Amino acid sequence: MTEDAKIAMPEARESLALAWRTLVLAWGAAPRLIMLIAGLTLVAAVAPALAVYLAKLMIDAVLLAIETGEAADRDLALGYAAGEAAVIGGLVALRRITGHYLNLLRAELGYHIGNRIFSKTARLDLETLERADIQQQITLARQNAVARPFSMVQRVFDAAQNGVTLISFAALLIAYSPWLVLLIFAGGLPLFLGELKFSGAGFRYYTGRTPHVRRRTYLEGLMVSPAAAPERLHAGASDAISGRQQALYRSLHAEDRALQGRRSWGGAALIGVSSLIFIAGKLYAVFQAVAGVISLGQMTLLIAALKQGQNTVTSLLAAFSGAYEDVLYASNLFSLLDRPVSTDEGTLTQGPLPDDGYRFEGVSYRYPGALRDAVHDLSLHIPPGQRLGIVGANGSGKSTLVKLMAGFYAPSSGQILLDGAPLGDWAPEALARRTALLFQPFQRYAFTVRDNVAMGQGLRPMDDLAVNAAIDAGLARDVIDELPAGLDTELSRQQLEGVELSGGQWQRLALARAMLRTHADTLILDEPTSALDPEAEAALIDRVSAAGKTVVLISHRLSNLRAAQRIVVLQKGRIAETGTHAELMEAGGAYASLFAAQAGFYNADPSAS
Ligand SMILES: Nc1ncnc2c1ncn2[C@@H]1O[C@H](COP(=O)(O)OP(=O)(O)OP(=O)(O)O)[C@@H](O)[C@H]1O
Repeated sequence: MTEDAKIAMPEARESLALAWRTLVLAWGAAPRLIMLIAGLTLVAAVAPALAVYLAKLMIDAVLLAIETGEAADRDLALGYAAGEAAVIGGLVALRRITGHYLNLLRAELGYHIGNRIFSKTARLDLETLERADIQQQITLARQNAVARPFSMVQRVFDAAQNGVTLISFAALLIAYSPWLVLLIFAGGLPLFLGELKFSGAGFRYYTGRTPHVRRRTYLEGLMVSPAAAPERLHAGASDAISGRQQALYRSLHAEDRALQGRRSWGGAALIGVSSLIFIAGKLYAVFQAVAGVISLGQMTLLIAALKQGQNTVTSLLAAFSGAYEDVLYASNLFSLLDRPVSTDEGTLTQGPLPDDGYRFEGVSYRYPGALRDAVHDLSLHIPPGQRLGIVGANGSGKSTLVKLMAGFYAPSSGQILLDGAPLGDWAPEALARRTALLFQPFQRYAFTVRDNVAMGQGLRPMDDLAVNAAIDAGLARDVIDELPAGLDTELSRQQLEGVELSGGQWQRLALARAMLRTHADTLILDEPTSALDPEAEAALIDRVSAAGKTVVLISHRLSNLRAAQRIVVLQKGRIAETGTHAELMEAGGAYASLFAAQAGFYNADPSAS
């Protein structure tokens, strides 16, 4: 059902298309900067040939001045010398200035692409976002958002600059000796072919090791993350974890070294071949000068043009051959940016049967790539105002059921209706407006207390009255009263000045967040008391009972379900039993034995153990 987001090396034509798209993207980010850099690049491209030509003119003028002893000839030679020096000096300055604008472009591009990535991920549905391959795609896109596209753009500029330089050298040489032009290419080719060969190996290595690099990053995270520290320290696992990390590092490093070694030795040998070709050309130029066929100035021109021309060919070709990682990145980036987002959203803001509530009709749902349904053939009616309790073992599908109900996933088969209309026909905002949700696990935002609560309404500006009411409803008043700046206290140790809360205090804030949604007629609470103390737990259940709303409450603690008018017992994604507490006890099934086990725990005679 889902198309895999793995990274594959694009074909040559596709690579060009990707390079072009990256350029278009860069153009969108900073058109004026690009134009400026293009202009500077063009000037820099013709400067080397101009300098070589001025050097030739200068040498010939020096020889002439020596021969004639005329002041005018001497001045001409001086003029050419000054001209050449000015061109070379100008070129150095130009490179500096271009470097400055390239840095600006780099920053602009990173910002622009980062925004594109986030505006895309913001529109991805939960099912897509939860996929491991999509997560990998997003991570790769984010990690390299600054470096890779910029590198690709820079390569294009480099290639254009080298191309123009090469043409200008070829134009200089062709008048003297067309086959020297061929030597330029012949001299650059061995290095290029070598690059190409090693780039292929580099690419295979790069893609092959991605999972190992991810694993290494994960292990490094375990070594530094405060969340992972207590278990790691207590279990004395630091050495074992860093041992695994180092073993991975060593094996990656060994491969790296081997590849680099082959690249360097191979490169050195190929440079030898290029040098031989250059020497042949140089000997030819000297031979021609000694024979009086060309002037000393022309000889200098030929040698300089040959050398610089060869270097230019190598750089030009290297700009293409070294682009594999950039192309790989671009392919990943564009496949993320091109990922379709669902546009066939519903428009309903109310259903045809306003008093019907939620109906599950033969609903099954299977997570992408899973081997079995997380919920299977579920049929259930939750009329408005009913308080429904859901129990079941770990992995029985409770959280999946409520996520389906909130419209996060579309059923794989069957349908869920709200007030007589399928959830898919509802406008997403209208559907979301109907529910207040406490998620499991809930988030701990490194925001102020006010924003932690306001997240319940999408961080919209809220007056303190509403925030305080939600805090009271979420049983978080005691938490806030102890904080140094009340609602404005920055929370979480993730921030330098942030105040850290306990697990239960965070859960109370999460409850307050849900309670801010006073417009919601349905409260969905997934393990709302998992971190609460018994007093808060009892208070919450009383509040929920008195809320006068539809309530769906998931809890492993069956005592919490005393508020429920009806209880559903899930087993392996199916409804095993349903009824009131009394009915289920009477039936003597799974619920009754679970209840007996929990009650037995409290009733047990302490002297017996
Ligand atoms: N995001 C996900 N991607 C793939 N599979 C998932 C995902 N979330 C849950 N599952 C699988 O779906 C099944 C039901 O999970 P669910 O979270 O609904 O169980 P639960 O009853 O809420 O469990 P618990 O009591 O542990 O919270 C499990 O087998 C789980 O492995």
